[in-house]
Amino acid sequence: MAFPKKKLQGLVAATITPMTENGEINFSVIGQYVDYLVKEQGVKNIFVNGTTGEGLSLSVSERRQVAEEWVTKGKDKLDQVIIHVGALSLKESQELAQHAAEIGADGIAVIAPFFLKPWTKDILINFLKEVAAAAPALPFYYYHIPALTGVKTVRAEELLDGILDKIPTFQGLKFSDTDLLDFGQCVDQNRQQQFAFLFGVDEQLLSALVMGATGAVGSTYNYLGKKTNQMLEAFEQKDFSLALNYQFCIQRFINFVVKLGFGVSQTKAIMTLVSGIPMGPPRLPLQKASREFTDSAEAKLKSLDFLSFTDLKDGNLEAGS
Ligand SMILES: CC(=O)N[C@H](C=O)[C@@H](O)[C@H](O)[C@H](O)CO
Ligand SMILES: CC(=O)C(=O)O
Repeated sequence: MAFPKKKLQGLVAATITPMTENGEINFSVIGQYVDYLVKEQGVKNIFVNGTTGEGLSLSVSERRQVAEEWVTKGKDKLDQVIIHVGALSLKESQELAQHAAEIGADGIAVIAPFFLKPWTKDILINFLKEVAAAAPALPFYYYHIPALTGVKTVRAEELLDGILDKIPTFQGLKFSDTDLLDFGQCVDQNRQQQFAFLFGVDEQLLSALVMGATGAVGSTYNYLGKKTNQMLEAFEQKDFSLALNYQFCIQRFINFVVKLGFGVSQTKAIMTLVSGIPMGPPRLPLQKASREFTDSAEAKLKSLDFLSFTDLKDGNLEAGS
């Protein structure tokens, strides 16, 4: 297959893995979730089994089933479905990569292994290369998230240097860090390539767009996709003060929830509230968001006009209780 394939552009929602109150995966709402992203948020790309999807808390068999369900339900509706296949075990990662290819996913992404860690660029790239080779026809994305993997000694800029020699399917970077020097240099040093540079810190996306981001992957695009798309549109039109207004508006919400304690559990509660689709509780070691959190987040969403009373769907008042 010729590379690059169609370029991943715009917003990519990092999907939540819906669960039942018993802690099983709730496959039954994924079809609805796809429609919600496309119709209500204008988001047509997804990133499955990543941080937000609790991918590393799922069994390999669950990860395969979740990936398959998103690909099936997203068919003819979504532009691209990227599956995160990173794991501590190279074998598991390869199995998931191969599976992603078999089910017709549009790409795979991999984080650095985070228990026994690769300390140098060469070791990390050798690991990534072995995973990528298990799916030789699929675009490969490196998912840089040093705060969560603990692999902080390999800068993304360094990793990308000469990466096509090792990973011919390399097609982009998902950069979840606030180091805009590193991000900018990834863009600057690879201008001749057709790589996708996807930024992963939603509250700072505008700065990353200035630095050359070609798209973004994030948890908030599940429910702030429409607002963020307006920011992208303003940026595209070179109306930077309007774009900044949108970014500040998004920041006000994220800043508010960050102060209350914000993570995947809280994302599940907010998405339940905003979409009306039950996301359920997270899996241990995560703990369900508190009722107080959900009530405060709801009040904030309303005051920012991100949520009107009419948007509230039946039953979602129970979210996070
Ligand atoms: C650590 C983490 O989960 N990062 C997400 C994606 O990379 C982001 O989408 C954040 O949830 C978002 O920027 C809010 O801080
Ligand atoms: C935010 C993101 O990209 C993830 O959940 O993996």
